[in-house]
Amino acid sequence: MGVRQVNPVETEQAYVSRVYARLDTERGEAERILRSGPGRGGGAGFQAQVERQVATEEAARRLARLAGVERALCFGRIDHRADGDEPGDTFYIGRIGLRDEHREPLLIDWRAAAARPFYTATATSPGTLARRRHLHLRGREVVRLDDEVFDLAGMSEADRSTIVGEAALLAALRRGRTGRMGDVVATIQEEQDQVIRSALQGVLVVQGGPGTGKTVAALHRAAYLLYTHRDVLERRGVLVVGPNATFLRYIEQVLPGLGETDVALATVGELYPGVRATAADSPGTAVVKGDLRMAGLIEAAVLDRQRAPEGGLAVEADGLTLTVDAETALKARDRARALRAPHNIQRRLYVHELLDALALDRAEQYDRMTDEPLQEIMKSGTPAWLQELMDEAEETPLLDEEDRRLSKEELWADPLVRSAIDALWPELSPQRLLDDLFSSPETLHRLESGLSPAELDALVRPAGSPWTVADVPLLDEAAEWLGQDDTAERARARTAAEQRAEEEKYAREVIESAGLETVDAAFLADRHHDDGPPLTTAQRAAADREWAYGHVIVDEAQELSEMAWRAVMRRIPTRSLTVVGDIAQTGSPAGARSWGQMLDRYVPGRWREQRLLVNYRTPAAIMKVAADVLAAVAPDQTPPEPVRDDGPPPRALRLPAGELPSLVEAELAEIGDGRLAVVSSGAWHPAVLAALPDAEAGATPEALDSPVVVLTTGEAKGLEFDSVIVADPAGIIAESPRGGQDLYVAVTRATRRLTVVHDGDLPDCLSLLTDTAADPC
Ligand SMILES: Nc1ncnc2c1ncn2[C@@H]1O[C@H](COP(=O)(O)OP(=O)(O)OP(=O)(O)O)[C@@H](O)[C@H]1O
Repeated sequence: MGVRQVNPVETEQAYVSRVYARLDTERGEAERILRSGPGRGGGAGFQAQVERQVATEEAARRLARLAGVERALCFGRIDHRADGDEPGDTFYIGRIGLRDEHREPLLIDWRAAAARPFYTATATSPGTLARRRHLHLRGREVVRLDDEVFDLAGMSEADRSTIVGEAALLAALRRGRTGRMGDVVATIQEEQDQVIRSALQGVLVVQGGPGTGKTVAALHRAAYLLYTHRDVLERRGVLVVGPNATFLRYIEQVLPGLGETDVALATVGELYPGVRATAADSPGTAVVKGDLRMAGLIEAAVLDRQRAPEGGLAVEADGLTLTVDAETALKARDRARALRAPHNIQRRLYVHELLDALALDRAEQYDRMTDEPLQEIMKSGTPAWLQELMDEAEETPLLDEEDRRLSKEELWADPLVRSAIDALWPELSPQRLLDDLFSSPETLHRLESGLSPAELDALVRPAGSPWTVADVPLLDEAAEWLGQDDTAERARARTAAEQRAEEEKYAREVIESAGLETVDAAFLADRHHDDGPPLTTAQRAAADREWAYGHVIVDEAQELSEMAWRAVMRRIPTRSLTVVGDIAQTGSPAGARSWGQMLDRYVPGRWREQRLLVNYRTPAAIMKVAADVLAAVAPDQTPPEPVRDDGPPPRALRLPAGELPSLVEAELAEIGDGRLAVVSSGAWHPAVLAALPDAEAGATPEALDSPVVVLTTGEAKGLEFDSVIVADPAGIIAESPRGGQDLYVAVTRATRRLTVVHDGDLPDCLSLLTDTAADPC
């Protein structure tokens, strides 16, 4: 009988099947617990009920986590070198950690320390690894294995020795684009691994050219941080700020695929609860609104709404003219302003002081009215009893505490009094403050702000105009100055907090006695109120302007204005931030020229920068063209090194926009199921849209699912497509507020094919492209 050859794919299949079987068992268990629900089964009494509640909540979280990890659940294996006679350990690496029925590790979570060598071992420094294996699955079936044997003697020193798992990586990169970003957990590269596992604390800037995996690395970092610091981050939440809604949709599946479902995603236009701004201002207006001097203008606008009437205040009430003299009103204003509190809170003091003065005036007027008949009586001699009464009255104040309170309440209920005081120091919402300000050129020009007349004119617009993205940081700034008069709300909250503290204490005792240390007592106490389905941390955070997140990731961060940074920084008082971007791609005229310009104000000299240098998106031939564009528009920046060397050479075609349909058709035939984008200048945009009526247009949610989409350069930022047609490069350069950066963004969106379409001369920086033919086919 011959020896049967062991087939490694079969061996791995057996293991992978075990892993999936375990996943099914865990899902089944979680579903069973959820189905039985907290209300039924088990013992009676509060303790039993709490225990069931905990188990249900745990099961719901576990199930959400297990739901997203089906695809490529197990993707790697590492074999450590034998140590003397001791065989080396073998670990299987996957999206989540799983243990078998005996609690032995079956699958190691990719974020665990034990998985790290899978990402860090290189041919030149393999550490203790003897082999790294990539497992390629189709569904639950193992279809291929890629091995890297770390046998230094037998391996040539490749140029890119720092790039691990090249075969697996290139296979991953060559896959057609689906319109959604996927995770790269099986092929994370060493430089990206350093970003992902960098410490939670402080500000980490990830600077890298297009396609270097900044976005994807930042999202894996979110998953890693949640895994490593789950206690803090699950409670405080993680926020990812992205450039637009389409981009957020493009990336939204990455974290669930890594088993993380509770991360808040928002654009700058959504940072202020209750407002969802998508409209853009003209570049000139956006620059002014993004300028730090806007903070001064908003402060001045708030102070301007705190008036002391120059000639004093006079109001008709109860048939009397009640007055407050100018000096008293001024003192009242200054006393209110001296309170270290926002406008709407200071207003309470101001209102009280003015009501006090009015109540006193009314009392004095009444007093005088009763005095006059007395004077008459006293003309003919004052009787002793009257003299006695008058002496007594002289010594007691006109209004005692209770009279005062009642009198003030009565006056405040009088609409004339209220509107007179409101006109001096109104209760203001941020929306009202800004709407009033921008619709009043007179106010804008009167206030002290340091902005030039032309800059102020750029802010003017009709009242009731829709909010723009650049308005949102201003609303946030205004909200800081204005605050909210939430006295009643706070009293309610105080009572609720006392009650909650009691419940938390009780829940803690139950948890201790039931030995359920992993459960958070606060979480449990929260769940104990039957207020409908519980909100996730991300939902609660998104609704609360003052929420302090545990970590914030800002993507395409070079686009944020100074004012936008102020709004972001308010959400992260601990300054635990990942800032992701590329200064060479800054398109917004209000955006960053350097990271220091934006960050030094908040963390002077305390931010650390990590650079990503390898481009995983764009093939080398296209990157050559992009490098020329970069040299022309930002000569001090270096383009990233491409790893891909596939695809046809990029080309230029002299074509009017009207002939785009045949080009698009030909390109679609080349890319099969892939995605195509036409990225055009603003000047060509209407003609391109007219020529391609079936294409999706703009940064809409549908854009990602459509085979053909027409975008401006701003909308294309952060996205990628199998084939990209850049229409009117000269126009893109001319319109680019920073002088051409937008063309660099446009030509680096392609993963396979790039065609530049023009009808005049090609810009010099595209001289590598020769006009191939006038006929696109
Ligand atoms: N380690 C990796 N394995 C497989 N694919 C990768 C890896 N790193 C990056 N990619 C792929 O490269 C492409 C570019 O990544 P990503 O969008 O994160 O780059 P970026 O630096 O944010 O680019 P840009 O500045 O243009 O927005 C994506 O398709 C991503 O999935």
